[in-house]
Amino acid sequence: MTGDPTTAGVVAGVVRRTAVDRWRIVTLLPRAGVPAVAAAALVNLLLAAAPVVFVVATSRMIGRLPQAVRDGVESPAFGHLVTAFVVAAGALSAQQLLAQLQATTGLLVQRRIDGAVADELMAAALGSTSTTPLEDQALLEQLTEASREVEHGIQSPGAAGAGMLALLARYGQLLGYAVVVGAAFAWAAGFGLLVAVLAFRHGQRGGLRRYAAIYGAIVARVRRLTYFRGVAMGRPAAKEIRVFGLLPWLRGQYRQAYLDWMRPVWAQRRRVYLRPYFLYTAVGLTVLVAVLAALGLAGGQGRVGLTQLALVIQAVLAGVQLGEFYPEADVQTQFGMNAYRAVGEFRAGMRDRTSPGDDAAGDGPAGDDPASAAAAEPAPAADIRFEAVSFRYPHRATPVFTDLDLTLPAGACTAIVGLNGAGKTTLVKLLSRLALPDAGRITVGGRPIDTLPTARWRRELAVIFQDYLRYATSAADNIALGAVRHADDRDGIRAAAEAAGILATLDALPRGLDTPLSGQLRDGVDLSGGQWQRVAIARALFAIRHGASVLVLDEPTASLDVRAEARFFDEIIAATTGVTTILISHRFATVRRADHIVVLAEGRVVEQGSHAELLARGGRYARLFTLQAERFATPAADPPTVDGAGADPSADDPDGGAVDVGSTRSVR
Ligand SMILES: Nc1ncnc2c1ncn2[C@@H]1O[C@H](COP(=O)(O)OP(=O)(O)OP(=O)(O)O)[C@@H](O)[C@H]1O
Repeated sequence: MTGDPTTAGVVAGVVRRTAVDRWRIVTLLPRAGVPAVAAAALVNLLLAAAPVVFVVATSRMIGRLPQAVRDGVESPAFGHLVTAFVVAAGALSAQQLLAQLQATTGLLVQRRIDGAVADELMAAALGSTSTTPLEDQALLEQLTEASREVEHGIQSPGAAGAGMLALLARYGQLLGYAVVVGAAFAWAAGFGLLVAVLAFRHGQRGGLRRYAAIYGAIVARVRRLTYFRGVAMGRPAAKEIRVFGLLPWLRGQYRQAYLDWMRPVWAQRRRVYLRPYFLYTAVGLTVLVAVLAALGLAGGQGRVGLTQLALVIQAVLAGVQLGEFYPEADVQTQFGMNAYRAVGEFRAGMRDRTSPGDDAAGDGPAGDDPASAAAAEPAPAADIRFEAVSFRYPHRATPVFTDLDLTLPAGACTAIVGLNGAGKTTLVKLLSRLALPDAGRITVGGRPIDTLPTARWRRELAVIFQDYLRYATSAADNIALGAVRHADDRDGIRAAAEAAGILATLDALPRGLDTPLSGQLRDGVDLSGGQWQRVAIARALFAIRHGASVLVLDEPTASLDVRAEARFFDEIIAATTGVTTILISHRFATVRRADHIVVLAEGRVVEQGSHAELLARGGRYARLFTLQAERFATPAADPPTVDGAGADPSADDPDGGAVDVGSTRSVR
């Protein structure tokens, strides 16, 4: 059982917490470079001294004034008065100049720190080989918190660093005033001033600290808010919002998200800000009144002269103003520090969730040096095997795969078929090491892929996911990103575009292949869904041209027109002879021409074989095929037969004759 903490214990706790927080920011400063930090620190120290010098000089002016007036302009007293005036004016001007320098050097420090932290964050986010850690909610929240502040640079770790240096000016001034009061009047009074101002400050800063703690606890709600704002104002949803009349709904959702976010803060505002503020203000005021009363008493008894009186009153009044909120430092140090803490937690979280075999650098145990890479070279066109592979997504109760055994024959085209959610895309993630098996292994030519350097293995893969990226850059870049190290292979880019059937379209754009593919960019144009799909396919073909030996296409014909779908095999797959190809599709006109077809269900392979074999078996594949074929068949058409003749899923295809039903012909 713990008793009430003693006052000393509470103070020690507060001091410790503050010191830890401040230290964390101090450790960030070297990232801005020693000269920049030293310059900023010097500017802030001078800024601390200038107002104190001003107070001392003006007090001397006041003290010398009566005698200077008495002795006249030629007197030494008048000379002292002028000297004090010049010093005061100099200090005032220096203060103005230093304030500008403080902002400039602070910005330099801030930008450099934020740049370094952004690098750190990006390295952590992209550092894991698999993407599964990023599917963890808690980790995503930390990433949101950290990246938001680093991106916007207002309450960023860099701003915290600059704010910390700015505190040198503020607390330097306070110390200066306390010393002035101590030296000119009484050390107890100087100490009293220090304590009173620090009590005010603690009230202010403590409130902000508590506010930040509440804010941190509800950061997930900010994501929801940002999401609705993005949907309402972004381009992708603009069509649906208008067509479905979603504006009132969106406004309601946004308002609700805003209230959900702010209500806990409002509810705590009084407790967080007001009460402690009054308490510390009362303490501060008591001490101040005591100091001023003692000064008045001493003045009344003639124990202090005019200069001293002016000095102490000015120092106390200027010192008291330092008990305020510091706009150049407080929010920055508090929230910037929280953002940096989130960066640290995110990095640690990524480390924890990265399994030992998950070589973060992407180069695996063997590294990326030519010798070890050569030793690790997978046999070209080797069979790929999934051996008793089990996998479950984090926070999902049921596994996607349990003891999955599957062979993807070398140099052949294997189609993967299954209902929605059967695990087709997950299979590709496992193959690409974006997700790591919980049990079992995946081998290429008998060698487990996790013993190969990941980056090396991925160079063997040309994968176009269902949700492939549409890069807002030139058409040529969109293709070249399949093998970025060969981005200058202009002929290769054109050949890939040609094979994907998109070259003529791209050549016809205002700047040909150099046209930016985005309606949001100057001189840019957007493409249709099917044209984008062909560009993505061209990207995969470009990767194949530059050495990838495994082609993976997830729903490559989903956006293609009937004619293009029918020609898909002849035009695209034919261009990849000898490449191990994995084709995921719900469209049987595409699937049935594959050399080998695998049906996934309940986390395993339930059927496999050629189109004709599977139809002959009359199982799940045959039922799915028939179901789709019936939708295309005219009433007069025959139902599909065992040998595949009869109803054809692409029977209404103007080029339907190009599809040889039931054929397991080689496309190469
Ligand atoms: N990131 C994820 N986190 C948690 N569960 C996921 C994630 N991605 C997929 N799943 C789940 O894993 C299962 C397999 O999904 P997957 O996307 O591999 O299916 P699919 O066969 O490709 O489906 P579709 O035909 O609809 O594209 C589904 O139950 C899905 O809900």
